[in-house]
Amino acid sequence: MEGFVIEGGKPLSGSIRVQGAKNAALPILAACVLAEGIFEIHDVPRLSDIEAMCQILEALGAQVIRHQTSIRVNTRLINNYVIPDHLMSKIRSSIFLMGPLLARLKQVCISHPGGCAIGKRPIDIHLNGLKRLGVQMTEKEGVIHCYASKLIGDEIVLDFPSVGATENIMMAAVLGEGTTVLKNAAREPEISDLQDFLNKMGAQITGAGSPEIRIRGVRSLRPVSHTIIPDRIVAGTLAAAAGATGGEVLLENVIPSHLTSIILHLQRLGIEIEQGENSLRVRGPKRLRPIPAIATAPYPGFPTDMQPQMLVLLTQAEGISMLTETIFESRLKHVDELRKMGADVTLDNNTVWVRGGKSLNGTSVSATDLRAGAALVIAGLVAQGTTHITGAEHIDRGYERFETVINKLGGIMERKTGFSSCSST
Ligand SMILES: CC(=O)N[C@H]1[C@@H](OP(=O)(O)OP(=O)(O)OC[C@H]2O[C@@H](n3ccc(=O)[nH]c3=O)[C@H](O)[C@@H]2O)O[C@H](CO)[C@@H](O)[C@@H]1O
Ligand SMILES: C=C(OP(=O)(O)O)C(=O)O
Repeated sequence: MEGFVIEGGKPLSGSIRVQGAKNAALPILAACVLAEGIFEIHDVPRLSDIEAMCQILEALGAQVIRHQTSIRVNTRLINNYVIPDHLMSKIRSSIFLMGPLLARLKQVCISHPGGCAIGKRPIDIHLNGLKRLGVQMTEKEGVIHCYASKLIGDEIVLDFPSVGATENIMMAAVLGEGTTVLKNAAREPEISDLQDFLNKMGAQITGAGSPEIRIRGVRSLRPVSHTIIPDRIVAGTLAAAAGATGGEVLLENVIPSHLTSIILHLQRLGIEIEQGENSLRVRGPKRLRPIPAIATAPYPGFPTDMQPQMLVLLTQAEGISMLTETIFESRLKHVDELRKMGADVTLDNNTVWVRGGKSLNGTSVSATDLRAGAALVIAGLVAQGTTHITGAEHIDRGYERFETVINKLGGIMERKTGFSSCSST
């Protein structure tokens, strides 16, 4: 097993270019299935989730060649509509192949997708939306076979603005007949990036970024080149690390408007942030201020993917803060780990009460999911002494060579093999 060892107490400083967004790259790679030919996708982060998506594309018949952060996908020979179970269960984003395969091959066989253990994560909103487009489904021994002789546009009102369901339905409807109107759609920037990508291919989609997206079906799409937007959560994580350690960091390749809520909350803590056109300069204060109440919410609210990192900041802010997770049922497993490091945090259902201002101490902790892992890295950078974090594989899903980034900014973080799963107890 791989893990990380962090020596705390060093303020981060210097500049770093933020990687492309995992959550934009994953649906865009899936969307390549929609046209026959060669796509060039740039600024794709080197992450295990992206590798898994590439393996799925290959299993469907695509050729995938990676050169550094660019990926060339040749989709000409795609002819398989069955996503193997072992690949479905590797990542949550395997579900993104449903829409594109239905649009191209008129059928798809899936099983339940994998992903971080942060809640039940059902797929009913995806399935109900696709049914509205005329997709029929049968389920046998955990495998769902979906098929449609043609996809026909309709009005679809999502029960919840699910990011993945919004993207999946967009990708299915794009080659359908007539117009699909998607109401209560998710508004995340990654959805706008998908719209931009699909429109470059010849799609007719408007409204991404608002709660209503209109998709006018077209007969065919063509392959294109595209550069993925910067990762707003990685930028937020690094800003939090700089703020927590009292450092000063320049983050390049950032779209500040994608981080409005994150920036606002970091500023409430007392962290100084200067916004450039494509950059953020972050300066940590001597002392962080508590925030009485924060709750996660769909975009443009405070993102659930920044909740664990925010919790670490609150442990360092003298006074009482309260943080509520509203998107996922069990995304607070890092609370116990932070307590092991000396944080005064109490869990009440999905709300954490924080009595901040106590110093953290290095110890052995376990990353239970991707953002929990990122939070423990920040905690390790703040803590006195050495922190051992198991579960590097979770962190590698979303942060490209995290230790290299942290070391470049003056932190001390080393990847180690040979961790046993007991080292967190
Ligand atoms: C690859 C990607 O983009 N992942 C992001 C995406 O995940 P993902 O697309 O899976 O998240 P959703 O927006 O779909 O999920 C939000 C909530 O809706 C529920 N739900 C979702 C679909 C469904 O069919 N039924 C249902 O009940 C989920 O269990 C969850 O409680 O958005 C999340 C919420 O911002 C982020 O944390 C993830 O980083
Ligand atoms: C939960 C996340 O990702 P996924 O939806 O791919 O599991 C995340 O990026 O924090």
